[in-house]
Amino acid sequence: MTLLELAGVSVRFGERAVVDAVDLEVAEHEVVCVLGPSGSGKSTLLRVVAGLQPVSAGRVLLGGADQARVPVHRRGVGLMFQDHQLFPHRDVGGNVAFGLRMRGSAGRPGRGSYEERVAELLELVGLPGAQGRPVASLSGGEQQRVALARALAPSPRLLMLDEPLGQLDRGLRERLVVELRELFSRLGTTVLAVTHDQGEAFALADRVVVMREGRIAQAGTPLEVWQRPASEFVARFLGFENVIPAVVAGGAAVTAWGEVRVPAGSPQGEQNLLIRPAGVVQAAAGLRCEVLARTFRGTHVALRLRPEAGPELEAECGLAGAPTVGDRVAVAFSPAEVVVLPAA
Ligand SMILES: Nc1ncnc2c1ncn2[C@@H]1O[C@H](COP(=O)(O)OP(=O)(O)OP(=O)(O)O)[C@@H](O)[C@H]1O
Repeated sequence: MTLLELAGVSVRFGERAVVDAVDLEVAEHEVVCVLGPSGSGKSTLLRVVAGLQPVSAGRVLLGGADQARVPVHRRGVGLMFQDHQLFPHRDVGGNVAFGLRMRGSAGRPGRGSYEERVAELLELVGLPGAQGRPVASLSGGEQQRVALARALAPSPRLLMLDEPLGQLDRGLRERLVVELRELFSRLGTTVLAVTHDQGEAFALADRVVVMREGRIAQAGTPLEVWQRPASEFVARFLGFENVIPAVVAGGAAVTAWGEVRVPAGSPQGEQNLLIRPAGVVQAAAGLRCEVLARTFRGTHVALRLRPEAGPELEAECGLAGAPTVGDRVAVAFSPAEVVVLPAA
């Protein structure tokens, strides 16, 4: 069932549409991550759903009900921002209990059940027994967990996260993202998150929505978006650099890198071609390249190649037999890793 529906939502500041006719649905229990470069309108979209930002056009529906006249505190949505905004003068328990009080007057529990619920929430986020700790004594990751417990406290029907792990170092982010995913699936939480970090979005989301200048550039499962970026913009945003103009005819494309076989059914004519790095493979014969750089990535080696013709190429290969900087190699392209991107 659809929990959240945005229909033709626009937000204009002066002449400029920062959110431009966005349609988006989030199903109950679904985790959706909005992804996009800085300034693409992600936070504004969240603020619209929360009721913190009026729309210039369009409708926001929660559980089928138009939210136009529903104030922030009656929408039943939880918000967690990147600078987690904990109250420094309250202890951990006080911060989480604040989230409970935010539930509004209806069904307000007595003091005893507050304490029980706070304990339960801290257990949930992996900080059991931390009620009495001063906020200032917590690490960044711990503060993030407290902010999450506070946001979850009123059992919001929709939890919204704005760059939830933005401030933390990479290792901690990767761990927390796995924990969040497990927690949300266990609780059945419906989540709308925004991030500019594609790794985070792909790890967390059932569905990702890529934004560009206030519009949705692509929406789909992480796998769909990864395998079939809908445009050069999305491909480059995902970090793919082997994008080149091409003329596609039948099962092959003519490019500056030579002729490249493309998957059956690819669009024909003048297009852009994406070749994922895994599809640039060493071969006995093919495009001759010099190895410019070689980076060890744990599971594989990333190579930057200068071909005899065309722009530089990114390639990936196994650890065994990886060439070194200055080596000359020949590469061929595997069609399974080639995507014809619709020309802009
Ligand atoms: N109240 C405002 N008045 C005028 N312009 C605004 C206002 N709020 C946001 N903007 C502009 O709208 C654009 C989108 O902002 P928004 O914060 O939604 O982007 P974002 O994708 O979340 O970016 P970031 O990843 O940097 O947070 C930006 O160019 C911003 O400067």
